[in-house]
Amino acid sequence: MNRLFHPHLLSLSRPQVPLRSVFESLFARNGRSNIRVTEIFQNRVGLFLSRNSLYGFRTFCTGQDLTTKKCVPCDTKDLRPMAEDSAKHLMPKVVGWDLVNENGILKLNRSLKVKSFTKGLELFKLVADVAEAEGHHPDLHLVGWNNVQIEICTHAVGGLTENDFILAAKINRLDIHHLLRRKISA
Ligand SMILES: C[C@H](O)[C@H](O)[C@H]1CNC2=NC(N)=NC(=O)C2=N1
Repeated sequence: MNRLFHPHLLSLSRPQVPLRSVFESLFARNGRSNIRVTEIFQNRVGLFLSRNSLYGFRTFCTGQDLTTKKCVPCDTKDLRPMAEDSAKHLMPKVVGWDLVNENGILKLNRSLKVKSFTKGLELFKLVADVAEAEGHHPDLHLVGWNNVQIEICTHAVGGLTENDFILAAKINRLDIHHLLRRKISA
């Protein structure tokens, strides 16, 4: 089995053989081909194995967990806005965020109700620290004293790139429960 999982076979960045055929032949033989190839992301293949997969483990590999990734500079050559379908495929990785289309520009949006105006500013600071570390920044709104709205898109390309999902995933990791009026929906 190790032979089949030799790293070079699974090198998502330089597949030596079509990954789909490797996995399907691997699982199909057992009549339980339960792989759904989700989408090609920049030469990476997103694969899901359902919970009851052959080996009792659940693997989700679409390139990488977003919180382990780093935003790229937005003036990177060839950075393009992603299509709505690609954005929709990534939405499960940023729970609590909404995909919105504002005059043709796709954005990620999250609304939070904070305990007070000053707690809203504390939240801004926590988000700002993540943004500065990533070199990628959200639009922050604090309206009606306790309504925080966080909007993310890549301004340089007028749409969504993987940077925006990385930033949203890292914002989701912040411990902000003490600032909110009610529990964040899971
Ligand atoms: C070079 C550097 O990546 C740019 O100045 C960054 C700064 N932060 C940014 N943040 C967002 N959301 N979009 C951008 O295009 C952007 N550009």
